[in-house]
Amino acid sequence: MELIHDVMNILVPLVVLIFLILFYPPYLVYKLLSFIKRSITTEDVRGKVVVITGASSGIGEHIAYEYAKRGARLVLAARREDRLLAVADKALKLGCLDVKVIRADVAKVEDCKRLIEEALNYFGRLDHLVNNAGIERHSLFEEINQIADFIPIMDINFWGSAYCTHFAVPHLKKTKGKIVVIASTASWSPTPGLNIYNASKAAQTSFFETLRTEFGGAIGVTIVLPGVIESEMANSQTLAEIGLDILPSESTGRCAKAIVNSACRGDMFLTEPFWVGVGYLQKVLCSEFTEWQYHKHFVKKLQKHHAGKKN
Ligand SMILES: NC(=O)c1ccc[n+]([C@@H]2O[C@H](COP(=O)([O-])OP(=O)(O)OC[C@H]3O[C@@H](n4cnc5c(N)ncnc54)[C@H](O)[C@@H]3O)[C@@H](O)[C@H]2O)c1
Repeated sequence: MELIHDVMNILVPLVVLIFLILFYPPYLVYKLLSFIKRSITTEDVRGKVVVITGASSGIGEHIAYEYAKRGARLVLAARREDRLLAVADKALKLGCLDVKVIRADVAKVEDCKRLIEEALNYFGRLDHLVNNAGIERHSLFEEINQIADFIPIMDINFWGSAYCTHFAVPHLKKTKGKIVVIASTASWSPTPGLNIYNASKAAQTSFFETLRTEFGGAIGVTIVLPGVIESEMANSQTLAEIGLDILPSESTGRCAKAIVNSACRGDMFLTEPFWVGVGYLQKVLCSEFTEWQYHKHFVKKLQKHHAGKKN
């Protein structure tokens, strides 16, 4: 039984590879034509209402500026109201038609409900929901002292986006709107130390893929899987601590521009070629090699970092 399983594990990817070589070129042509069509018919978001969670810094803040430049009306949500007001100010200068700031903690169902209600009361419609709010903590699982410290990761990253989406869906259906989800390549990269964060992003990705299937086009869903983006979450110190400073990174501004372009085009996914390669190695070609490399590069570094913190 085990032997059959092992043989199948080698045979199935081989058959898939042969299938890809034969049939992927025509599929790529179809993808290219559909990309050109979507680029020509890209959505004009002027005057449209966009709710962005986690808009007080990083990727969310720059997504707000990108929608502002296109003349959208914005609802900016996060916990730090003073920071949101500064973002709102800059957004207005960049061309945003109107902006509402709402203080909300997406880990709380009642805050997510109030966020969507207040956006609707103020603007009367909803066109895009950008689920961006997120947090990250890193520690090897064995070295987590207080598991409670890690619970908010799932509450904010996964449940926060599910709650906001739940309250927004009836209104997005009316406008044939869009949901944009800032997930992560973490959902397919088993980077040591990011255990619960990776799981929260995998949950988010799987959840929104399923919703897209359920909606069948009634609401567009763009799932964004960024690699390493320079922000408060991924500043140089944090990246060095977990060993991610060796990887290619991108600025929040360029990342946000690509995200809004992608959302307006109605893409299903947006990610980076480097990470697609890493994901393909991990999930399809040779998980043994990638997991060995991840272990070799990251685990000792994290153990050293953890020991340093204790001393
Ligand atoms: N920076 C990266 O390398 C990277 C890579 C892949 C995915 N992401 C994802 O991008 C998103 C944005 O992260 P970022 O890099 O801009 O980091 P960031 O820390 O600058 O931004 C996170 C935002 O979420 C907000 N937030 C956190 N907890 C919240 C809560 N409970 N309620 C409401 N708002 C809350 C913060 O206030 C902030 O505005 C996150 O979901 C993150 O997982 C980041």
